[in-house]
Amino acid sequence: MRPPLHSYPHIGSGKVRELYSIDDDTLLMVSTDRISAYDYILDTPIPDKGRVLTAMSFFWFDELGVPNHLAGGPEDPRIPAEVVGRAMVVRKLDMVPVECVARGYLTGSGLIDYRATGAVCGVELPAGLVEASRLPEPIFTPATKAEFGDHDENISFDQTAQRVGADVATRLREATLDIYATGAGVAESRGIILADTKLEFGFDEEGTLVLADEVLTPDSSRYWDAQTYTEGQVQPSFDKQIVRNWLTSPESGWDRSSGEQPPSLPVDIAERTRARYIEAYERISGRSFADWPKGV
Ligand SMILES: C[C@H](c1ccccc1)n1cc(-c2ncnc(N)c2C#N)cn1
Repeated sequence: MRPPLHSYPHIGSGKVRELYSIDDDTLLMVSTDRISAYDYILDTPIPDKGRVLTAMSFFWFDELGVPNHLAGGPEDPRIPAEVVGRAMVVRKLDMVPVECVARGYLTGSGLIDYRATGAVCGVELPAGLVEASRLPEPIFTPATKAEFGDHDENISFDQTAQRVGADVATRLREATLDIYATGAGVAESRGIILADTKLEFGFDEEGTLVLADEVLTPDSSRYWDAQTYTEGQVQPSFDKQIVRNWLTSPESGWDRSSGEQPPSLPVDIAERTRARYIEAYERISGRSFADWPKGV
C-alpha cells in the first residue's frame, strides 16, 4: 500500500516542481504538468509533462553512470500512487549553492554577457560570435541560485571558488563539462542539439560530490532541432516553441509587454506540446514513453 502524498510534509516549491520530506534522509521530488513561458507559469497544464521529464531524468542518471542522489526507482513503494511516474525518491544532500551551467552554444544570458564583455562568466571568447554560435569548446558558466521568480546571476569561476572553495569549484566544473559532453553527444546522435544545461550537485553523508536535481531535461536545458539549426538567429525551443508562437500570435490576444498573465492554451496547443516532450524523450532515450509508469 503506497502512502498518500499528504502524509509527506511539503518543504519546497519550484516553478514546476514540488519537494516533500519522506524522512530525515530522504526526499520526494515531484514534477508537475505545469509549464512556464516568458517567465510566467501558465494556467494550462501540459498532460504528461511531469512524467516525461521524470523519465528523462531517470534515463540520464542511468546513462551518465555518475554518483547521483536517486534512492529508489520509478515505482519505489514510497512514491504515492497519485504521483507514480512523475516523482523521484532521492537522498537528502548538503546542496552546493551554485547552479552549474555548461554551454556549448551562445544564447540567452551568455550572449548578453558576451556582447557586454567579450566573455561569459569571465571566460574570454573569440570576437565575432552571434546568437546561437557554437562555442569553440563547451564552457562552465556558473550562476547563483536566484530566489523564486528571479533570474540566476552569472558568476565567474573565481567567485564560485570563493563560495565553495577552489577544489570543489574545480570538481564542479569538471563534472559539469563531462556530463554536458555526454549529453550533447547522445543528443547529437539523435539529431538534437543540447545547447546548454543547468546541473545541481550536493554532498552526501560520506562527503561524496553527487549529481542531484533533475538532469538534462528540457526544463533544465536548451534543446534545439539540429535540422533547423541556423547560426545568427534565436533557435526554436524543441519543446516550448509551439507554446511561445501561439502566445505571441494574434490568436492569443495576449500582449507580452502588458505584464498580464498569459491566456489559457487551446487544447491542440497543449496536446502538440505534449507530443514534442514525448518525441524528445523517445528520440534521446531510444525508449518508448508508453512503457513509463503512470499513477492513478
Ligand atoms: C531546487 C530543488 C527543488 C526541486 C523541487 C522543488 C523545489 C526545489 N531542490 C532540490 C533540493 C535538494 N535538497 C537536498 N537534497 C537533494 N537531493 C535535493 C535535490 N535535488 C533542494 N532544492
